Amino acid sequence: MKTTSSPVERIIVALDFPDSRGAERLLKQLEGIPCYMKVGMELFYAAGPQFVVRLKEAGYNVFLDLKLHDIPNTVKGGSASVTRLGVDMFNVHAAGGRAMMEAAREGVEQAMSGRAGAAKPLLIGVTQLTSTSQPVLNDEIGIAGPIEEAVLRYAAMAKQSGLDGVVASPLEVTRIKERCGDSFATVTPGIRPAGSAIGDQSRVMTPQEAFAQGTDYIVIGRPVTGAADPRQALEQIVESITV
Ligand SMILES: O=c1ccn([C@@H]2O[C@H](COP(=O)(O)O)[C@@H](O)[C@H]2O)c(=O)[nH]1
Repeated sequence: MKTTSSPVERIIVALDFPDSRGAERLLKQLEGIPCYMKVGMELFYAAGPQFVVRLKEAGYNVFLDLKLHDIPNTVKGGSASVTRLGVDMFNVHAAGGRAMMEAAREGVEQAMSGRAGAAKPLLIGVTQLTSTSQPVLNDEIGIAGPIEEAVLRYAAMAKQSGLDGVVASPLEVTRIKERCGDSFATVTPGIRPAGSAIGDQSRVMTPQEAFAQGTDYIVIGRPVTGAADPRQALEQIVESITV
């Protein structure tokens, strides 16, 4: 992906809070840092689309991480609504299949036809969640073979369906770029600075390693939001990156 953004603009901070007050507190602590902001289901279900609008009005790039996954017609409508909100990036589950992802694309195009001059959001497919380990994939979910192969299959399907990129772990970035091309965006959670708790993530890398693999965006939540000094934690991550 040809990105002219500086490293800090390629860091997506996950605003995983139960209400807008927690998110507002973090925004204040990170004031002036031009990172991307991610709104996921926890904050969206509590604070609603207004919070997305609030972030856009404050000048942030916004990734709306709702992982749409439903029948094609419903995902088309959902994608159109999300596009009209003015987000910069949103996602659907690649496991929903080609028809569903193509419908998401149609929803974006439909909404864009009424938004002259607006930038089109990046439409991203979720491959295998970064919390999924090899044994869980094989023994619980019931998908055979190496996790990387499953991720690559989803990525190829997302590309064929007209999506702009995928969510995957940084461990799979090189192979995704080989298979889908450099302009196919990779958005990688599962980011853990050295020494920080892994928690429920399985497939992890440090911020520096993830960018060295060629990822376009890293997503980071608790190592920043749960730090005693979130601003210092984020600044240390930015300093650690030599892209
Ligand atoms: O495969 C995925 C897809 C999305 N996420 C989201 O990213 C952040 C990660 O937060 P951390 O606190 O840094 O673990 C979170 O909002 C997830 O919903 C993901 O982790 N993996």
